[in-house]
Amino acid sequence: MATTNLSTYDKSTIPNAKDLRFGIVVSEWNENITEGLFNGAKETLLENNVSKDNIVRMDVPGSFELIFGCKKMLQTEKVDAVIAIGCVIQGETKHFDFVCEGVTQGIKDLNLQFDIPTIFCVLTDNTMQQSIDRSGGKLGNKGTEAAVTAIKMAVL
Ligand SMILES: Nc1c(NC[C@H](O)[C@H](O)[C@H](O)CO)[nH]c(=O)[nH]c1=O
Ligand SMILES: CC(=O)[C@@H](O)COP(=O)(O)O
Repeated sequence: MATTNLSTYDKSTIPNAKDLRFGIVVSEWNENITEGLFNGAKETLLENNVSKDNIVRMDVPGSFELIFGCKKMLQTEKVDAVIAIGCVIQGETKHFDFVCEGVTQGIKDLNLQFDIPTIFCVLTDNTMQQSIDRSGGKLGNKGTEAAVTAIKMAVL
């Protein structure tokens, strides 16, 4: 069972993000979770000197729509990286498997098609509690981790 907070990081190891611009695409499904992930990502970008005006947000209905939303963000906004935020929670059927696989492959494809990185910040959890724990709870915030990753990839 995971017990450690995975979202602590050493600011001295993060490149200067002052002049960078980020797109964040947020799924509305499980919005109690995705808003927590968004807040973690936004706060981390701001903590690393990203201007508030250089954070562009777009909302989509569900995680599967993150693929199209991120493509539109990449095509229409001048950004240095995109963060895709979603939360998929297992239900009664195999739909969970297809949504998770589809989003994973779709975002992977965007990283092949565009020269701007798209960061995978999609929780794929068995329970709501697991999602709560990873979006600002006892196991940290995957949004924080995604923002750190976005800065590092934007300067690659
Ligand atoms: N069950 C969850 C979904 N399902 C909806 C899909 O993402 C998609 O919007 C639908 O299939 C229409 O294309 N989405 C999540 O983000 N999280 C879930 O738990
Ligand atoms: C993970 C989902 O897409 C969710 O809507 C599945 O629910 P269910 O398998 O119970 O239909």
